[in-house]
Amino acid sequence: MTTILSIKDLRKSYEGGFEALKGLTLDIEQGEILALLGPNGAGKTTLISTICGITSATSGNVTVGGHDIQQDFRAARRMIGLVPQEIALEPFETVANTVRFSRGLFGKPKDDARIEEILRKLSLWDKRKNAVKELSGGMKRRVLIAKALAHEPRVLFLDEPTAGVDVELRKDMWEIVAELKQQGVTIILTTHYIEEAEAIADRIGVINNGELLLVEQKATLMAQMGKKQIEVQLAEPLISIPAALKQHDLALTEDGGIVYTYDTHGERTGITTLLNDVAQAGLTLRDVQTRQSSLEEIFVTLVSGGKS
Ligand SMILES: Nc1ncnc2c1ncn2[C@@H]1O[C@H](COP(=O)(O)OP(=O)(O)OP(=O)(O)O)[C@@H](O)[C@H]1O
Repeated sequence: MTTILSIKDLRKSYEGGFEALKGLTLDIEQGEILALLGPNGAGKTTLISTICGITSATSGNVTVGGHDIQQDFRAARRMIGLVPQEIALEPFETVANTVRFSRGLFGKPKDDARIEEILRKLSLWDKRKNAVKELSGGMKRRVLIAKALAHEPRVLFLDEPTAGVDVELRKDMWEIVAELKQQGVTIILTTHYIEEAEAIADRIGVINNGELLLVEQKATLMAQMGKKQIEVQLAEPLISIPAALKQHDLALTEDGGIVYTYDTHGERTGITTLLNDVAQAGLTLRDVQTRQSSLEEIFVTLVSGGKS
C-alpha cells in the first residue's frame, strides 16, 4: 500500500494561544476513504484547513504525494480537492464557468470534455448555464464538489458534505464518493453522522480536543460492535463471582448481578451453559437483559473519556 498523505505531530495554536491540534499523527493510504468523527470544536476543520494551506501549522509536517505542504506547497495543493463546509460561490457566475475557472486556478489546461464529465456525474449538466444563485442549496453543494474535482485531485477532502442535505442527496453523495474511490481517489471526510461513517468509510478516526483518539478499520470496529452483553439480575445479590461460575468470562454489576460478554459472530454464545451453571449454583434469576455496543456508544465513550 502507498501512503498518499502523511501527517506527523501536527500542532496548531490559534492567536491567543488556543491549541486546536495537539500533535496529530496519521498516515492515509492511497484510495482509502477515511471518515473523521468528532464533536463540534474537535479540530476537524482546523486539520483540513492546515493540510490545504488555508491556515498554517504551528509545528509538525504534512506531505501529500511526497510533497511537503510548506516547502512544496503548490505541488502538494494541486493534488488536493477541498469541498468546504460553507457554501462560498460567486452567485452571478454560471455553473459551468464556476467549475472551469477552478480548473484554471490550479494551472490545468482547459478541458471541456473533462468539465462535462464532472457536471454530468454530479447531475449538473442541465444546470450548466444557470447562475449559481438560481440553484437550490443541495445543487450548490453539488457545484462545490464539481469545483473541487475540476483539477482532477488525487486526495479529496469533504468537510461535512451531507450536513443539512436531504436523504436523496446524501445517498447520491455516497455513490459519488464510492465512484471516486474506484478511480483511485483518496477521500477524507468529516461527519457528525455515525451512520455515514458506517456506510462509506474504510477507516474511521475519532478526533476530540485536537487529538486523534482512535483510528481503526471499520471492519474491526464492526467486530467490536458484534460484542453483546447479557446482564443477569439475581434474587440474592452476589458479593463475588462464585467458584462454580469462574470458567465464564463474568463481571459483577453494582447491584450484585453478573454481566457476561459474548461474541455474536462466534459459533456458540455460551449462554445456555452459563444459565445452566447459574441454576446449578443454586442462584435464582430475577431478570435477564441483553445489550449491544454500537459504534455510537464506542464514539461517545471515547469522546467523554477524552474530555475528563
Ligand atoms: N480562527 C480561529 N481562532 C481561534 N480559535 C479558533 C479559530 N478557528 C477555530 N477555532 C477553535 O478551534 C477549535 C476547533 O475548531 P474546528 O472548527 O477545527 O472544529 P471542528 O471539529 O471542525 O468543529 P465543527 O464540527 O463544529 O465544524 C474550536 O474550539 C474553535 O473554537
